Amino acid sequence: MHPDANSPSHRIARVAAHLNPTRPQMEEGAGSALRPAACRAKGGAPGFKVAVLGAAGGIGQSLSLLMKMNPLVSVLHLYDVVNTPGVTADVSHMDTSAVVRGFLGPQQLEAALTGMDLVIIPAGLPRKPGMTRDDLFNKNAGIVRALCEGVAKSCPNAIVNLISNPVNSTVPIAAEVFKRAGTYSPKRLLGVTTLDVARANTFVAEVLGVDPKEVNVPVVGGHAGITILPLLSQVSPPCSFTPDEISYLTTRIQNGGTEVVEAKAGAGSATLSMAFAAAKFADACLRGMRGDAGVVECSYVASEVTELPFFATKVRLGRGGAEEIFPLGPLNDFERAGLEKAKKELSESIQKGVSFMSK
Ligand SMILES: NC(=O)c1ccc[n+]([C@@H]2O[C@H](COP(=O)([O-])OP(=O)(O)OC[C@H]3O[C@@H](n4cnc5c(N)ncnc54)[C@H](O)[C@@H]3O)[C@@H](O)[C@H]2O)c1
Ligand SMILES: O=C(O)C[C@H](O)C(=O)O
Repeated sequence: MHPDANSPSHRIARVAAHLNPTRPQMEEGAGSALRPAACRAKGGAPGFKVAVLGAAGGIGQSLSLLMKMNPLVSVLHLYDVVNTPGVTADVSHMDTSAVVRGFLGPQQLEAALTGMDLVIIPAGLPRKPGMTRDDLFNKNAGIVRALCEGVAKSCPNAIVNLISNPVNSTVPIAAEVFKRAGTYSPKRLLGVTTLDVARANTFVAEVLGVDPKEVNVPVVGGHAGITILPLLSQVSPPCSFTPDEISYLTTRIQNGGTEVVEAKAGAGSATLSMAFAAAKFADACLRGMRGDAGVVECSYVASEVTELPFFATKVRLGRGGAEEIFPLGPLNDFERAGLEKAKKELSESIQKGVSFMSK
């Protein structure tokens, strides 16, 4: 740090630099007194550097708030193509340790991503009533490709949490981007399916009449309709359901996203529960990256659990991302039938993502 960095004039300059979050961000490490975030991040509590891409959106804003509250985060970069100055100014007033910086538009993507440990991507269009997630493909495929190209260039070793729909296709797109750039590590690319688990836990807890915190339902497959496969035979704590309960729960979990889209009646899809789920998953990733043992979550990842190249199952999160992918475990007849239907649709969605990248 510059010898005069703590003089009154430098202290004011340091604060002023924070008040203009759209000004081009400077690289860390060259010792300027006008690099408040870098100085504080280095001098403050150790932590991870996290970027949210799509930070001004419905998910992005709440997620940014929740990541600012996470004590494992030392630096939080908020990137979007609109409105990041306002979101950044707002979130940066929270008196938690993470230093917040805003980045606006493609010319600032590189600065937003440089040095990041974890990149969370909720950028892209949400559904309206009557649409499937696949209907978002044409808009969101290109957005995900461009953002992942940025990751490959500026933080190739970062772990990526991909939220943008259709997740069943956007994760294969991201994998192709990273393969082309020569930076692909399957362990570091994680499709976020945590909301399916949150819904499953909530709806099962309602049926059982217990606290959702006590319930853990594995949800495997993918993140759209029949590809969302709750394994109700493997609920923890062990319990049993009537055929009617199984039918009700499976349908409700698979249609949870549509339930919200219809209730919002054109104003978008799940944002608050999704931000909660994304923050929970990101926290699990950060704990794994820190070296905590036994961090296990469901995620849609490159996988050999089935014949498909991508599949969601429980994974153990470690320093390098998805360190271990768990098998499906014993399935009952109903789940086996569901798995076959899920695989057929998933296979097409994966192929669609791969084909997009070969055009
Ligand atoms: N994985 C899941 O479980 C899950 C759950 C809910 C929503 N989603 C998906 O998340 C995405 C975002 O949903 P939302 O409700 O926050 O939508 P939103 O429209 O409220 O926000 C999306 C944000 O992305 C930004 N954006 C668009 N193009 C961008 C680009 N090239 N770079 C950076 N940012 C860009 C927009 O400006 C906007 O701020 C949708 O695709 C939605 O379907 C996924
Ligand atoms: O349903 C959607 O379109 C958003 C998201 O995938 C969800 O599950 O809520």
